[in-house]
Amino acid sequence: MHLIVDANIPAAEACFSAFGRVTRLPGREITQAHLREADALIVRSVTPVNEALLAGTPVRFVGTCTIGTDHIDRDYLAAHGIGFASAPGCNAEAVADYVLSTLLTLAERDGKPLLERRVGVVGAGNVGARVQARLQGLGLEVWVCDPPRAEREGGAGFAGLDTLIERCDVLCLHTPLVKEGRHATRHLLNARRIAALAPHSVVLNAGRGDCIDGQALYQRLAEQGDITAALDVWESEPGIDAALHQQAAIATPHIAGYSLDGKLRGSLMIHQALAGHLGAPSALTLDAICPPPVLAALTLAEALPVEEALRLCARAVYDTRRDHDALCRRAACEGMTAGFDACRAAYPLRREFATLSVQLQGDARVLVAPLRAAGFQVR
Ligand SMILES: NC(=O)c1ccc[n+]([C@@H]2O[C@H](COP(=O)([O-])OP(=O)(O)OC[C@H]3O[C@@H](n4cnc5c(N)ncnc54)[C@H](O)[C@@H]3O)[C@@H](O)[C@H]2O)c1
Ligand SMILES: O=C(O)[C@H](O)[C@H](O)COP(=O)(O)O
Repeated sequence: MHLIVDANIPAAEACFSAFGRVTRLPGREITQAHLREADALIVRSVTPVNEALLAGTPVRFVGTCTIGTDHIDRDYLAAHGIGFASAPGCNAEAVADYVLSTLLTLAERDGKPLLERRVGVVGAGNVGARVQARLQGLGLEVWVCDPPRAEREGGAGFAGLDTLIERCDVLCLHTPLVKEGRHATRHLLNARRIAALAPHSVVLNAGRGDCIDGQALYQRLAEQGDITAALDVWESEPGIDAALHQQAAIATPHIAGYSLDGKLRGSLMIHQALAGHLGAPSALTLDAICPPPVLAALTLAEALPVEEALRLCARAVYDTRRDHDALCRRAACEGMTAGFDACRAAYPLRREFATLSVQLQGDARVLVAPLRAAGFQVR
C-alpha cells in the first residue's frame, strides 16, 4: 500500500508506516500526478481534496488530521466509494487555550479585565463549548449563538447573532465554513454586523477566515479604530490581506489548534480510522507518540489577583504574543505568503494548559477553582 501524507503531519511514520510505504509531501503541493499509485491520502487543511485531485487515481481512503472539513468534497468521496475520516475535536483544547491566552493579553493591553467582560460564543461545538465552559467557570457572563444546535436541542440557552452583538463586548467565532444552506457561515460577520459592534468590543476569529467579511472589518478598524481584532484565520490563506494583518491586535497564522497534543491526537485518530477501514489491528496510543511536557509543574506560593495568576500560568504554557510577533517578523523578511506558511511549518513545540500541574500553597489555595476552570491541573 502507498500512502501520500502531508509533510506537516507529526508522527506520520509511527502512525502510518505500519500500513505501507509513506511518501511525505508539502500539503499545498500535492497534485493528481503524486496520487497515480497512491492508495490512501492523509492531509491537513491546506490540500483541497476533490474531483480535480482524485479523478483517475486509485485512492480508496482519505483522512484529514484536522477538525475542519471544508477543504474536502465529501459528496465526491461518498459517490466514489472512497473511505473518509476527519479528527473531530482533536485540537479543541488547544484552541480554547489560544482564546484564553489571547483574551488575557488583550485585557492587559486595553486595561479592561477579562473577568468583567461579557462574551458571545458563535458556534458552540467541540471548540466553542469548551470556550464557553472555561469562561463560565471563571464567572463570566457568556452568550451562545448556535442555530443548528438550537434547532436540535430547543432554543433555551441560545440567542441570535444580532443579540450577541448587542449584549456582548467580546465576540469569539468558532464556526465551520459552511458555504450554502440555511446556516451558511460565509461572511456571517458581514458589514452590517461589523458596523453594529459596540465601541471597545473585541472580535476574535479562530473558526475559518471566510466567516468574517475581511474588507468590512478592515474598514472599521482602519477608519474608526474603536474595536479590537484577534485573528487566527483569514480569507485567502496563506496570501492574507497585509492591511488587515496590520490592523489586528493579535494576528496569528492559523495556529490556534497547533499544540503538539492536538496535532498528535489528529494523527492518531486518522491512524485508527485507517486501521478500521482496512480491518487492521491497532494498539497505538497517544502516550506512545506524545512526550512528557518540558514544563510539567509550577508552584504558586502567594495569592495573586485571579486574572494575574491566570495570565502567569497561561503564559508559562502558551503565550499568543509569541506567534503574533513571529508572523510580523517573518512577513517583514519573507513576504506575507511565505512568512505565513514558514511560521506554520517551523512551529515551536507547544503543549496544552492541561499538561501543567499548578501546585498552590498557603493563601494561593484561593486560586484552585479559577485555575481549574481555565484548564490547568491543580494540586
Ligand atoms: N484556528 C484553528 O486552528 C482551528 C482549529 C480547530 C478548528 N477550527 C475551525 O473551527 C471550526 C469549529 O470547530 P469545532 O471543533 O467546534 O467544530 P464542531 O463541528 O464541533 O462545532 C461547530 C459548531 O458550529 C455550529 N454552527 C454551524 N453553523 C453555524 C452558524 N451559522 N452559526 C453559529 N453556529 C453554527 C455547529 O452547530 C456546531 O455546534 C472547525 O470547523 C474549523 O473550521 C479552527
Ligand atoms: O481544522 C482544524 O483542525 C484546524 O484548522 C487545524 O489547526 C488546521 O491545521 P492545518 O491544516 O492548517 O495544519
